[in-house]
Amino acid sequence: MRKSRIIVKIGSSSLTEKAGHLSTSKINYYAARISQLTNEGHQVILISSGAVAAGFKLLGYPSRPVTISGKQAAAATGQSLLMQRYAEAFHQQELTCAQLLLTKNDFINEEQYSNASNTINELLKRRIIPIINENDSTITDELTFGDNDMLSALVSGFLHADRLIILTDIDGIYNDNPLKNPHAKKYHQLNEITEEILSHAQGSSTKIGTGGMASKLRAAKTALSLGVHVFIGTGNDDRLLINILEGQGNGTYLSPTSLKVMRNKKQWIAYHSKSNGRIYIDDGAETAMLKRGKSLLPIGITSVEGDFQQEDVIEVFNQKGLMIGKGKINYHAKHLQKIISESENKKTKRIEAIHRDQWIPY
Ligand SMILES: Nc1ncnc2c1ncn2[C@@H]1O[C@H](COP(=O)(O)OP(=O)(O)O)[C@@H](O)[C@H]1O
Ligand SMILES: N[C@@H](CCC(=O)OP(=O)(O)O)C(=O)O
Repeated sequence: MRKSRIIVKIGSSSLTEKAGHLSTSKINYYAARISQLTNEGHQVILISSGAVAAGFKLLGYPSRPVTISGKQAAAATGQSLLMQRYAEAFHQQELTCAQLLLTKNDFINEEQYSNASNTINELLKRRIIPIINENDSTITDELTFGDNDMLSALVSGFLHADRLIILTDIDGIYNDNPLKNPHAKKYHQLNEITEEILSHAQGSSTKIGTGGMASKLRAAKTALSLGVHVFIGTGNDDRLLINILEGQGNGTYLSPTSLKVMRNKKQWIAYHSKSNGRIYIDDGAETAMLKRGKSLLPIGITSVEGDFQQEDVIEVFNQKGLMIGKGKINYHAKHLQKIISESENKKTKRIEAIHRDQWIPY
């Protein structure tokens, strides 16, 4: 079997007992499955939920808390316990694991984003299993991933993973929630996630999971757009992950239409950066950028909006008012205005406002 880089995401529903408490035997089970892949030479990164599940009982809550402060306190208590369980489980397999707690802010800041990917690559080089969770205890409502599905897709993108395996309590994607509709049909293989499929995916049916199939499908769509193969499903036998890699998994396989890898710098612009301004371009510049892969020259810019700085990411609009992409601008707003007003002159004609390597069409 070809050696590959695999992201395994395990949801709370797969790590807990019926009452919602963390299950040590399930942690041991998954650690052993991951070790099998590592021993075969694959690189595995684990995205694990379960902090709230591990912590709420210790805080005296009878069941999983629903308030933000309750969940954040439970996660603060549970995360260290969760890691302790994983460390013991991997130790039994003669492996070491490491913890990374990420937030959306780590993705928005380009340097932190790049550091996260460098750290994980270094761990993998040393045969350590990186275990990632969202840093639940400090995040705000606007900046939370909420569940780990999208986080796992974004990590699979910046690590250029071959495959993302999302393990959950259901054996795949259905055309309706099978827990509510017994006639729902399962998709075994999908090459695209259409609006229709998305409209049939609902939230979680349990009080343990967050987001349900709807959030898994949004995450899968992102991973597919980054050229990553995705599997969503379940299982409890000894060959769980090996079966999934061999195409025998109990779930739905999703294949990307293109395996083209997007460089991390471009991924950052496309998926994480915040825009600080807008520019409008004429039809000629639009054709040059979208059809001929050219950089943007100031002569094609018709107007500038916002007080952006050099190297900020800005949105690019066409004459119809449609956003056609995002890119890093080479000049601050006032300087760019000046260059545009002089763009008929020979010196400024060739200056690039956005380089094609710093540009992402939408
Ligand atoms: N169309 C669908 N196909 C499959 N499952 C669905 C669908 N719509 C909603 N679900 C629900 O999504 C749940 C899995 O998501 P979730 O509870 O968030 O799990 P996890 O904790 O693993 O992230 C399933 O138990 C199922 O009830
Ligand atoms: N970060 C949270 C995960 C939230 C959650 O329940 O996510 P999931 O089970 O993946 O839908 C935790 O560790 O409890």
